Formats: sequence, C-alpha cells, structure tokens
Amino acid sequence: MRPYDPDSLHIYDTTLRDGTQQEGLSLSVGDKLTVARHLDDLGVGFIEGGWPGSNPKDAEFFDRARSELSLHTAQLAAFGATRRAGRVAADDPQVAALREAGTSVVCLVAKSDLRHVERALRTDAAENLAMIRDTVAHLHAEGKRVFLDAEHFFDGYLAHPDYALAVVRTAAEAGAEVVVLCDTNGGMLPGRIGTVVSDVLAATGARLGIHCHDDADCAVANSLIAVEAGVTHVQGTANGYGERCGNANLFSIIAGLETKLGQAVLPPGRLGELVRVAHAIDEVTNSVPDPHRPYVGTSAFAHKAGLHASAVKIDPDMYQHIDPAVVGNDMRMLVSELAGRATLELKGREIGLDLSDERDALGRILEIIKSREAAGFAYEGAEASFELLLRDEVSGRQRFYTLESWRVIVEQRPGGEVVSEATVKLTSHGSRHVATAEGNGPVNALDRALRLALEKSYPGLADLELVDYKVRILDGRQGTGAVTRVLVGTGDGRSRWDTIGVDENIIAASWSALEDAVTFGLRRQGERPDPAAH
Ligand SMILES: CC(=O)SCCNC(=O)CCNC(=O)[C@H](O)C(C)(C)COP(=O)(O)OP(=O)(O)OC[C@H]1O[C@@H](n2cnc3c(N)ncnc32)[C@H](O)[C@@H]1OP(=O)(O)O
Ligand SMILES: CC(=O)C(=O)O
Repeated sequence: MRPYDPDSLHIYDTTLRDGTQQEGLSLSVGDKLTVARHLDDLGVGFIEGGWPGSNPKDAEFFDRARSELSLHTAQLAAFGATRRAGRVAADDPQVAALREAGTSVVCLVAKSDLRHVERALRTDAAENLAMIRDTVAHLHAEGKRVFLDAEHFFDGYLAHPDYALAVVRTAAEAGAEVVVLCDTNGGMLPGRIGTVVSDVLAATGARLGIHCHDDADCAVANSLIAVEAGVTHVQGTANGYGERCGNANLFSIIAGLETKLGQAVLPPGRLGELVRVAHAIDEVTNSVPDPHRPYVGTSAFAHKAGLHASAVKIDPDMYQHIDPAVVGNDMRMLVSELAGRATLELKGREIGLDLSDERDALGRILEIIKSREAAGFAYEGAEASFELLLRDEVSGRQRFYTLESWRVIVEQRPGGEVVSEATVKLTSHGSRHVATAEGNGPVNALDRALRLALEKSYPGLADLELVDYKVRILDGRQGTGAVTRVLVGTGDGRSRWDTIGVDENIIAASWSALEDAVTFGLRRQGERPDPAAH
C-alpha cells in the first residue's frame, strides 16, 4: 500500500457545487456546512464549497465558513469561471468574488473544446486562451492555489487535439497547479479516457486531474483508469450526486483506490467511516440511501442465493470482493425462497443461534419458508417473523396468550369523522381478557386492543410502538383471489423490528403481522411465556 500523502494524490470533493446541480437537491447554508464537516471527518483533501459569485447562498456559505467551519483535514475551495470575454480579470465581478471568498484554493472552469468557445462563449480561440491565462495569472498572483477545470476536455481533444493541449499548457504556464480534464457530458468510456490522459500527460507534462460525469454509467471506472494513466487529482461527489445522471461517486473512487489500487488516500483509520459518512450525508440532503450502492449500500454485502451462502459459510471472500468491515459495512444473509440450509445457518449465527447440528430442523424451516413465499410471504423484509419461525422450530414454540377472537368495526360518526373500534379476546396466564380500543384506522385499533388485552400480564408492552405499515396487493395465484401482504415495523425507542402477514383479507394479514410484532417484542423483553398458551 502506498502511504497516505494528500499532496501527491488530491481527493477533491465537489458535492457542495456540482452535487447540488442534481435535480431535486437543494441545500441550505447550514446543510452545506454540515456536509462539509462530514467530508472533513472522512478526510478528503479538498471541499469545493460552491460558486461565490453566482448566488447569495453560496456567497453566505463562504462568509459563514470563515467563522463556523474549522476543517482539520480538508481545504476549502471556491469555484467560478474565467473572466468574461473582452474584460480585465482583476475587474471581473465573478473573479473578484473568487478572490474575496476567503479560500486559499480556487477552481476555475474554462472552455477547452473549440466548439464551445465559438458557439457557447461566442468568442475566438485566442481570446479564450487569454481569458484562461489572465484569470489564472491574476488569482495566482493574489496568492491562491489555482486548479482549472477544463470543461468538455475529452470531446474537445478528440475534435481539436492541438487546441485542447494549448488550453492545458496555457493554464499550467500561467500558474495553475492542476489542470482537470473534465468529461462534462459523461459520455466517455474507460479505454478512451486512459489513452487521452496518457497522451496529454506525455505532451504537456502538466499536473492533471479528472472530473467525470456518469451519463454512460462509467464515471467511477473512468476516474480510476485516469489515475492509473497518471492523473494525481480526482474530483467526485458524495454518493455520486450531480447534474443529470450524477458525478463520479467519490466514495467508490476512494474505496477503489484504497482497496484495489493500493493507494491510501484518506488519513489512517478513516476508510471504516465510509458507510457512516455516506448515510449521514444522504440524511442531510434528504436522499433515500440507495441500498445497492457499491461499498456503502445496505445490500452491498447482502447474500440472498443459497449457493452463495453455502460458499460464504466456508469463506466470505468467495462471494465478496472486499471485507465489508474495511469500509464500515456488514455482511448480511437474506432469507427468501432462494435460500438454502447454509443461509439459515448463517442467519442463525447473526442472531446468536448455533444451528450447525440442526440439519433436519433447517430442512423443515426451509420447506415452510419456500411454501409460504410461494403464497405471498417475503421474509427478506420481515426478519423478526423469520426469527420467530426459526426459534419456534429449533427451540419449541413460545406463546404468551391464547387468542379467542378479534373483531373490528369502522364507523362514520355524525359530522363525518371515521373511527375504527377493535375488540380482542384472549387468555393469558389463566386470565381471560376482553379489550376494546379505538384507533384512527382498523390496524391502529387492533394494535391498541391487543396490547390493552395483554397489559396486565405484560406491562412492558406499553413501550412498543407501531412505526411503519406497508401493504402490497399481490396478483391472484392459481385461480384464487388476490392476496394482501402486510409489513409492520415496530419499535421500542432503541431498536426496530419488522414482521409480516399474508391473507386474502387485509385486516387478517395485518393481524398476523401485529401478533408477530408483539410476540417478538415480548421475547426481546425476556418476558415469561404462558405455558398453557397455544
Ligand atoms: C460544467 C459545469 O457544471 S460548470 C458549473 C455550472 N454551474 C452553474 O451554471 C451554476 C451557477 N450559475 C449561475 O448562477 C449563472 O449561470 C451565472 C451567475 C454564473 C451566470 O449567469 P448570467 O450572467 O445570467 O449568464 P448565463 O447563465 O445566462 O450564461 C452564462 C454566461 O457565462 C459565459 N461563460 C460560460 N462559461 C464561461 C467560462 N468558462 N468563462 C467565462 N465565461 C463563461 C457564457 O458565455 C455566458 O455569457 P453571456 O452572458 O455573455 O451569454
Ligand atoms: C466543471 C464541471 O463541472 C464539468 O465540466 O462537468
């Protein structure tokens, strides 16, 4: 492993600038400061805070950053364009905003594709080079470290290589520390990126960086191949946020560099924070974490196929590209109709049960799971129901009450209010209980009535709370009517568990899921089962 040296390979985050160009993503100044702190905790080298000359929020961010952001590892960078055509860099208000942003690093965006120079900037080749030269030289003379993002570099290089090279040379000669080759439209494939980077390096000798978008689904691969070809500065965003299909996911790049290319790019010990930081930033940006995201997703090391589990049981490396703990993730087993005995055995291990000598029981449980999944169950999303099934089969059923009946009515009252009322009758530890409760819906009423009926025997049930309720109507099978699958999430303030019920009747399906939820909760609380219950 090549040791961590933040100067020899820059990890440059542009979440707060290019990441916010993602549709639907908008951050307050406070959010941006929080994201910056998370990125600094992770240990990236540079955090691009925004474009100070483009809007008041970004200007405020840089203002507040001076007093509110104390970064330990990262340096803050301000982003902006080269001077406008026909102007003097020192007098251009955009350039002034960069100069005054209070950062030691600025990153300029410049055109490097002649088509863009002529059609978007509506100027000529020479003036664009002058804009680059003047702006870089001005900011460099002002004591800034200057990086230059060469927009549309790869498209420009393929059409007019001499001009694209002239951009790199002009920027480097004027004092740009790094010239960042941008695949702005995100359409490049890795082979081409590698070749162009090698050629540009050989032709200019400039320090190069890479900035890739993900429109061809290759942004991370393109960034990694660019590093292999010699760039020493990599840009990307947290979780790959960004314009259109996003930017290169900096977290995958970091993990790839550290675990596959033998290059430490974070301070020692920080790679294990990757999952935590990725999820914390999703929280700030109000994004639902993608479970399938490489390295950091909750499914990234989740094994569903029975054959995979049977090999993983012998050696996890057989179906994992890295040890999940290295990036702060965990291996998980998923129980479903695709499971085998090995899956169940490993799942048992996760919950502290040694099932290595329980081949027959595992076979029975597998049969139950497969036939129930064929009828509409999905244990993957209901691990508490699976755990009850497993424990029942292996250590014998534990029941806390005997159900006599349940009933729900839904009533529209004068004035239009709709109220549900449920009655549950059961016997627990020799006493018969009849409880009636109201709720804002039938499931809420049933849940309350069930807990009311049990509260004398099990007062701890008061701590449980229904926190999630999902319903899915499944197609009718083999000529039967459609069935309803209900998933119930229950919490006790410290943890959460999920249970399932399936029935043609939505209330009956909900009742089954609720019973599992309460039974699981009681087992968790270590409550004494009712030996007479059945
Ligand atoms: C590839 C990237 O993602 S780069 C980052 C892109 N990010 C953003 O655009 C978000 C922030 N942008 C903004 O707030 C606005 O676009 C501003 C403030 C920068 C400019 O707004 P306006 O002055 O109204 O101009 P507008 O957005 O219509 O057009 C951009 C102008 O910048 C010019 N321009 C574009 N690139 C550059 C460049 N590298 N150097 C100098 N000028 C440039 C264009 O020619 C155009 O000039 P014009 O006004 O004479 O037509
Ligand atoms: C600079 C930039 O964001 C791009 O070229 O995509």
